[in-house]
Amino acid sequence: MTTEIAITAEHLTKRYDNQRALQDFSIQLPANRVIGVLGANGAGKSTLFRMITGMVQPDQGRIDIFGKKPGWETNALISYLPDRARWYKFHTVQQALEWGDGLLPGFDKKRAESLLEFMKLDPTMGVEGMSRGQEARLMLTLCMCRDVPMLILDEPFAGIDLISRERIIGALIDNLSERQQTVLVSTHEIQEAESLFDYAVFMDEGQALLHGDVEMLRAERGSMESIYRHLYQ
Ligand SMILES: Nc1ncnc2c1ncn2[C@@H]1O[C@H](COP(=O)(O)OP(=O)(O)OP(=O)(O)O)[C@@H](O)[C@H]1O
Repeated sequence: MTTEIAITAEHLTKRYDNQRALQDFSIQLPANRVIGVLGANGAGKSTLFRMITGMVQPDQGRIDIFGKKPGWETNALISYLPDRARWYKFHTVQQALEWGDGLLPGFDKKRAESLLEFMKLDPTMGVEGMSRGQEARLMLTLCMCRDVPMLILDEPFAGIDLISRERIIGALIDNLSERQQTVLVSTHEIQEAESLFDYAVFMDEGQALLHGDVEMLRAERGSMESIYRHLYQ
């Protein structure tokens, strides 16, 4: 059986002044898997996601998304939850949802509305008054409702309380099992999110230290959390 490849990165390098973000980063990531992208602060996870969405250009190397260079064509296939939220300040939650419906490819409004309910978000609330956790819930709603081949979630659970996080991760698992999607998730909540991943990439200083099938990694080295501790301590 051949594995379909979602992302091919070859020798990607990106520096900001003297700061290394990615350093000769090479990897092939399989399609239709839930891929945990893990690593300490500054490891290069967000930079990789920004490169996949064409927001950042590599200094060297190349990257392909489903065999194409990042651009408007590949971006139409990607639902991206960035590490920082950006809203129209005057929008309510409902207006943010209408905005997504009008603009974002694959937006499923019915699904968005039921997710909004699940996330316990009041549609009449102004986005500017949202707490960090509420903001994270709205971003997840707008991303998860889209029927597109790739989901990129950059620290989607940051700011969400423990009990809600567990509930949301459970819903994500159910949601994803119904669809054929390639999902990349970066998170520092490794223990809680562990059940979500079936593939993992451990990044350090702009490189992939280790990557592979979670089942195989578990059999060889133990839980994702213990691998993480072992790699970074
Ligand atoms: N726009 C930028 N300008 C300057 N330096 C940047 C910029 N973006 C990223 N960097 C630097 O590149 C490195 C990688 O950052 P990146 O945000 O990709 O890491 P990360 O793994 O997502 O970290 P975190 O877990 O803290 O979100 C860091 O040292 C960071 O300071």
